[in-house]
Amino acid sequence: MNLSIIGSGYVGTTVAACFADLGHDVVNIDIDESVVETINAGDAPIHEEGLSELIAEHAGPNGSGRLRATTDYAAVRDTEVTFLCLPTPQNDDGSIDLSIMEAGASQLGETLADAPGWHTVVVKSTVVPGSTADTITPILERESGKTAGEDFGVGMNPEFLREGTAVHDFLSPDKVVLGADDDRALEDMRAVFDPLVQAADAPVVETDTRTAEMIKYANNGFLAAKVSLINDLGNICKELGVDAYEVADAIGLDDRISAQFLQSGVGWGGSCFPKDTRAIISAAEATGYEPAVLNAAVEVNDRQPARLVALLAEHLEGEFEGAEIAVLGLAFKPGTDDMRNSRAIPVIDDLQERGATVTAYDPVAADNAPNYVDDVTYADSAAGALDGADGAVVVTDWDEFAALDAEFDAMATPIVVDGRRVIERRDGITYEGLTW
Ligand SMILES: NC(=O)C1=CN([C@@H]2O[C@H](COP(=O)(O)OP(=O)(O)OC[C@H]3O[C@@H](n4cnc5c(N)ncnc54)[C@H](O)[C@@H]3O)[C@@H](O)[C@H]2O)C=CC1
Ligand SMILES: O=C(O)[C@H]1O[C@H](OP(=O)(O)OP(=O)(O)OC[C@H]2O[C@@H](n3ccc(=O)[nH]c3=O)[C@H](O)[C@@H]2O)[C@H](O)[C@@H](O)[C@@H]1O
Repeated sequence: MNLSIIGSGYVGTTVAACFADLGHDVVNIDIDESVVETINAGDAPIHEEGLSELIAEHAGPNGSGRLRATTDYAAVRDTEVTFLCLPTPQNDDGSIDLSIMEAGASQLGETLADAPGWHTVVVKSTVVPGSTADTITPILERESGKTAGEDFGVGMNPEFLREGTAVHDFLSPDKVVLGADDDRALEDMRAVFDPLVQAADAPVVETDTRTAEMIKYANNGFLAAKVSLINDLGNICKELGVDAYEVADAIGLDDRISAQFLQSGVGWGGSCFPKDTRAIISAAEATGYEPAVLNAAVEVNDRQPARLVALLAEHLEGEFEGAEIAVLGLAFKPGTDDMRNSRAIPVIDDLQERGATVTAYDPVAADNAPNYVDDVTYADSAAGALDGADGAVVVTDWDEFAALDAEFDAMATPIVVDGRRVIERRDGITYEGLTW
């Protein structure tokens, strides 16, 4: 099929390249010319394992020709289905900011005014229940002068990929959710996803757009709350002298709980869990309902960075003034340079407020870090950050930190507070785990 994908970020680029690989003809539309040029040169505009190979195979001078990019929305008219993969950030009060979606829908609607025949528009961005039917569809109707369900179809297809494993996650989904408010849109979505569903043998959930939107928030809310619950239990373990990881290993054997997302520590960050939990809390509160568990999940998450620094404070006897502290890890999780809502940010802020100077090391996120934290010295290696430090905190579970050993000997005072359970306890260091 001929597909257009509007927005070529983490989701849009991955989805476009994967659909091209599954046999569709795909055009990526983005307002950022550098993104468009990069794709058309056969390169990936973002760092994701396996993505540059897929783009080289299908875009650029040596590609199959099944993937190209443009800044021109007119390309939509040569396609049958359009996916909206635009950002859905949050307002200051935590509620969803739909302005970028509205701008994209408006341009798309104008383009559809002159499009021949039927076209299906699919919202792939994460949007609160009702956004597709109550906000996006009316804009498409107004700008195109056409009627949804008669002249064009509207669907909602939430995305569950994770950063760092985006290509793998998209091509091997646990489920495909197809939300549609008319039969023809649903048929188009089935046809688009058929090659993926066949190849991955993935279960398909067919529903309406409102439910599809809620499934996405329920998925992220559940996972965020699961991590916060294991962190809450982990904090109790720490206070009572129990190892939370031993406990998690045991409860994870219960199929009803499962072993995934039971790693306790300094908490969740990234571009989605924090924004999506707040957006659905805000949507719930707007109805008059107080989502007590999700609010608690956010509260526990907000506490973990301060608990990490407090543990270090105990060992330094509160003497942070003039202390040099090594921060190992800056990215919100390993495998990415993304620092959005990384737990490193509140940890570093807290250390600096208490008077410490911070030297940080991250294998890939250091270039990005100055956008999020100030007055930090960046080391080229973990050894460089630890050299002469009065204490160290571990914020991101990069594999390479597990191999650290003699590097701790170069610390002025070898105190290590681990927020991710990556460092081996060893003789010669004072080791403190956040939940063990
Ligand atoms: N990043 C992730 O891992 C996941 C994100 N999502 C959701 O997917 C949506 C998109 O997120 P990301 O891909 O991370 O965003 P992103 O910020 O990485 O990329 C968005 C792209 O849209 C482009 N853009 C902005 N306005 C535009 C316009 N009017 N027309 C055309 N292009 C425009 C930007 O230049 C950028 O390249 C969000 O709703 C997010 O919550 C869902 C699952 C996973
Ligand atoms: O909506 C989204 O954008 C995506 O959000 C998350 O994906 P992502 O944010 O890329 O990363 P995760 O691997 O889920 O990790 C999120 C945070 O939770 C933390 N985490 C995760 C698991 C765990 O056991 N413990 C833990 O602290 C990670 O360190 C990280 O900070 C979801 O896992 C995806 O399904 C979803 O599509």
